[in-house]
Amino acid sequence: MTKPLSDASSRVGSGLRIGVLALQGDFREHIHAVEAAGATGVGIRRPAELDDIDGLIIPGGESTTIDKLSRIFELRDPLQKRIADGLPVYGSCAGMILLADEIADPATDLAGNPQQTFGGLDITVRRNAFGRQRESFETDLDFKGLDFSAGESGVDPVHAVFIRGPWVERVGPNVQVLAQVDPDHASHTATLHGVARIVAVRSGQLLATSFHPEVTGEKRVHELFIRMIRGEA
Ligand SMILES: NC(=O)CC[C@H](N)C(=O)O
Repeated sequence: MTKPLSDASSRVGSGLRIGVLALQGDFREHIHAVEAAGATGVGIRRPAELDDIDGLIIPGGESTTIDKLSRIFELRDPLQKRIADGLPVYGSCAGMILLADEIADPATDLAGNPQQTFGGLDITVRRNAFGRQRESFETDLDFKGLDFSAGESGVDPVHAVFIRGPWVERVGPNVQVLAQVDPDHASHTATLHGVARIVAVRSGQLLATSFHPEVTGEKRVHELFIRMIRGEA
């Protein structure tokens, strides 16, 4: 007899320690989401805490602030080294921006220096691309790579919440597009001008979404990340 899906998915993370960068932003929600998938969620604030984790999540928040704090907490260099060494990392929203190799419209500090990212993902992102806070929106997305969650009618769409999220304007040759906002179906079409926009990507062990699965109770994006860590996706 096959086990119900919910049983299988609730254990998928068991035995794994997943760090969540806990400098600013909605890291608590991500810790909750990884624990819901059966993994241990660990807030990361010190360089040494990066040593014994199986994967890392960079949460939503404010990418300029997380960048600044990562320097103050001396996390930036060890984090970049771990990413380069192949640590699986999932970035949502500000986390996507921080994983991107390039920002189309970086913020600048008072001295005119553009904000920096950790990098690793061969993409160009545009910040706040869908508009301001009051233009935050929700939509359903077809999301590739979630076949493990298929029921009789296939894979259910992912209900995605966008809060001043970025979109991806360029993907490198090794980057797989997992989801796009479709101008024909999105409830929010004003900023799309008829063009589908990329909002979820994967490259090797790096995963990024423009939206926030951790705030809707959507577990499958975290489960996909856990399967990537396990080498099962
Ligand atoms: N919800 C979010 O993470 C917003 C990201 C934010 N606009 C930034 O540029 O960092």
